[in-house]
Amino acid sequence: MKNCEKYKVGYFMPPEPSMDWVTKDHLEVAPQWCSVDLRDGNQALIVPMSLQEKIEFFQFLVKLGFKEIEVGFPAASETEYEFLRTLIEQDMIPDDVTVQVLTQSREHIIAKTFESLKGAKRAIVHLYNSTSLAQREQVFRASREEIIEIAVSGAKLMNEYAEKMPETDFRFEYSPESFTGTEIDFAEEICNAVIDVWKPTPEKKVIINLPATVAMSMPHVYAAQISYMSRHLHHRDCVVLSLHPHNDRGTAVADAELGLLAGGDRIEGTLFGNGERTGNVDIITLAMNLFSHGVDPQLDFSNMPEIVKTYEKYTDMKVHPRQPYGGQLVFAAFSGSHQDAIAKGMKYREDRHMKQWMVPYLPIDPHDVGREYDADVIRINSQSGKGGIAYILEHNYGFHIPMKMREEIGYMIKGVSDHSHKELKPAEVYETFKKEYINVFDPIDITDATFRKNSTYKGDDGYTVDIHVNIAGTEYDFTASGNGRLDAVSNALRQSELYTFDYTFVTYTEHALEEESNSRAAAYVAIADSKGKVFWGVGMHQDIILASINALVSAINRQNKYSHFITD
Ligand SMILES: CC(=O)SCCNC(=O)CCNC(=O)[C@H](O)C(C)(C)COP(=O)(O)OP(=O)(O)OC[C@H]1O[C@@H](n2cnc3c(N)ncnc32)[C@H](O)[C@@H]1OP(=O)(O)O
Ligand SMILES: CC(C)C(=O)C(=O)O
Repeated sequence: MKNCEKYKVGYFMPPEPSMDWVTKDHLEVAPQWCSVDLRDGNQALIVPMSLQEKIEFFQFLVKLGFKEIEVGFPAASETEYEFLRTLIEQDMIPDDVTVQVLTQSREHIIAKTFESLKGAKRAIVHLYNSTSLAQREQVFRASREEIIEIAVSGAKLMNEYAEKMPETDFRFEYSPESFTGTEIDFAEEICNAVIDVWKPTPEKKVIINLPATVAMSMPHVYAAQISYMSRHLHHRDCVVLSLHPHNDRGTAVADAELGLLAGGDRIEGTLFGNGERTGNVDIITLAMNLFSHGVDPQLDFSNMPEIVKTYEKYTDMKVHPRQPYGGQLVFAAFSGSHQDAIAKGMKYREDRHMKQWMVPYLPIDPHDVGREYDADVIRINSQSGKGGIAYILEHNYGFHIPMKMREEIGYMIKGVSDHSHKELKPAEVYETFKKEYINVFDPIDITDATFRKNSTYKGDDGYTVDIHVNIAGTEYDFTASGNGRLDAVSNALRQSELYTFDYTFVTYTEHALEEESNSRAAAYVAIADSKGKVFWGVGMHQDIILASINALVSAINRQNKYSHFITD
């Protein structure tokens, strides 16, 4: 690409970076979560939420289990201010939830921020100022000392304002905004200067939030920066180390996960990663990643379809179909080999009553996030295979398709999808299967069959049958014997002098269908012509005997469909 030379790395690797955290293979506990949907997320919307929408979204976040929620930048607008006042005055903040507000380090903004919190039982006041080399040089045109002075003066003002409001339990947070573009020694110096002003204790910790305001590096670099800060902050036991990744490089989740391994305690993020530019870190993905490792995320994402619906309604954003855990297609398997493995994996698990989840291609059980196997997992198009199609017919309609029949059905169904260039829903799969195989009564239709047990015919299991049959519009009555019921029917049909039936039995199976079904039995018959070509038929009837006759007749009619030995 042209212009590559225009760019160079703009971040700062800590000196002698510690990478000892890479030896940890997973996170063992959930971090403290802080939703910044109503601040960082909202400030990135084309049309920010109205007061009423903010209230409803706040209640939604509470329902999901968030205990810390950044509700806005109260000094920014009337709506933000009024929103916070409404939450406080109408006592809408549950006792176990703390609201957080953001402020610049400017006195009138800090004053307005504290004013907006009057009457709150608890609150986190979040102070930020930019610290990166680029911001210092280009935006603030200030020296390191001057930038530290912005932070420290704001921190001092916060102490003063908080002292005047003893009825509120304040906690303080500081973000060296644009941390990822800040020299690590300077980040250390400015954070420690703020910590020294606030003088935290183990009982009253401060939050030091290290944002990847703009993600600039690979995730291990961010994690090395977090590790460095974690080891160099004053009073580390009195500090909650918070991470606030953005997704500019598509690595916000990786940044957060490695950052937590490297010493982070807390995550600020949003649902589905809504936020400026490419967004913030997606808390749903982070939480569900923990869940998939057997760690309780302490947030409730068990009704994902509802969460998607609510999120889309309030943000006017769309959840991408491939968005981890929440996207419409993230559990869908269209391709044959995936479907086959999933269907076998599900059966393996069911047969063994397995407690632990370990199904190929499905990192978690879709049921755990409110998704359905039938509608969401195995979906049929031209890439599908016999395993998936058999799964649909079994799980939705109760057919245990014989192994040897599956391939033929698979090609037939996917052919329909291929030619129509569309996905086939389970009902369409069933209709296609039914039309081709089940109770095919043209041109042969046996309308009556009465059996007599014929103990003299080739041993005790012989039968004689009287059948009334319609063949290509003409009615016949035939009687014949056989060593089984199907054999007797077959021999009866062969009494027709007009037509030559060229087939032998290959296989027969039957099973009861589900209780709620009107047709209680399904039977599968395969016959082969003298060239060895196999034809399957499926019979359904409340009477298992008649189901088997229907299967035989369907197989013969299908043979005729392809070789035309019966003509009108
Ligand atoms: C990465 C982030 O998301 S940080 C959060 C960003 N979010 C927002 O900005 C949304 C809400 N913000 C606003 O509504 C407005 O910016 C307000 C109300 C806070 C302030 O409004 P205004 O004063 O009119 O405008 P503005 O933000 O452009 O002010 C810029 C001035 O503040 C200074 N400034 C910017 N950030 C800070 C800070 N954190 N601390 C101290 N001063 C700051 C700038 O250097 C600039 O100074 P100058 O006037 O001397 O040049
Ligand atoms: C205010 C800070 C934390 C922020 O939103 C960012 O840096 O992205």
